[in-house]
Amino acid sequence: MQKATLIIQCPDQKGIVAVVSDFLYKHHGNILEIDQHVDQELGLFFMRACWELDSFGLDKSAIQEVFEQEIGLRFKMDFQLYFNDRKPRMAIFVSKLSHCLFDILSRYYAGQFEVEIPLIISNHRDLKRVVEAFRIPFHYIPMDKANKSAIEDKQIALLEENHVDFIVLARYMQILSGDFIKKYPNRIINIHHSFLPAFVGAKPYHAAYQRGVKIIGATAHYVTEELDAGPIIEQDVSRVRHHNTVADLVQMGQDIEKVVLSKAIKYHLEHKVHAIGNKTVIFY
Ligand SMILES: Nc1nc2c(c(=O)[nH]1)N[C@@H](CN(C=O)c1ccc(C(=O)N[C@@H](CCC(=O)O)C(=O)O)cc1)CN2
Repeated sequence: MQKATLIIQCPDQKGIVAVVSDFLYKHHGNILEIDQHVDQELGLFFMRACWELDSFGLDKSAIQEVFEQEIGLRFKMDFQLYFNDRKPRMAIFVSKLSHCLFDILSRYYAGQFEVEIPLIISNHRDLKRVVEAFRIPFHYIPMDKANKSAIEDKQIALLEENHVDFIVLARYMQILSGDFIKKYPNRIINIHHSFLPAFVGAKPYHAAYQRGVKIIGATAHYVTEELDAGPIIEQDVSRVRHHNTVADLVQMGQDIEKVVLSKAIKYHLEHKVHAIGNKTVIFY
């Protein structure tokens, strides 16, 4: 079934839900999903609407302009339209750890993600065979801190050549520059192995063990220049017992990371995540 998804952000006022649903009804659209949220502090309105295209009265190519003229301009809307006949293109960055990569690839192989994976980039060779077993191009680009911008230029060139829409850092252990991130704003998803904002940075499980925590967790967030400080998309936790070792925490944590990251990817793929400043609205 051909579907369209409309994402709206605009100043809040009465009547928006009515005019949008009337627009879809007037043009014979059958609404499949619709959700909205008002951020009262910011006075902002958010909506996600998904409808069947098959019997819709407007041609796909005309919807943007007609909606803009009939509603968008009047309500000062920022809006985006997406159609499910084009799968988003996701690049994955990895280093040495394989658990998140395996989880993503197994879900991809099982058809859980409506996505294309044109390439996987790594600063280590360790996961080359895993990636190539899934018949996905693997690009080994070792990090050279003295030439970080040149390395990132190579990565960006590959991403642009492959028309990548968004990037997943699946335990990629290199800090991205602000210039890199500016090219993919709120389109780089990282899995951090702690329940942020606790234990940012490297080795959070070791820090958690030393702190004697009773809960550990994982956080999927959009990447910003400040490390592990971007808009949170999904989190989960697990209880820690007094007899758990660091190795136990790492194993328990990795199981949480996989589920949290896969949920974040799915929400992003379905256009359910809306970043507002450093927070998110998620239309589950
Ligand atoms: N600009 C950003 N880049 C990255 C983020 C981010 O939030 N903003 N998240 C990290 C992932 N990460 C924790 O989740 C993380 C990765 C790497 C490091 C780190 O200290 N790396 C060292 C090198 C380590 C190595 O070579 O093994 C470094 O870059 O100097 C901390 C946290 C991904 N990137």
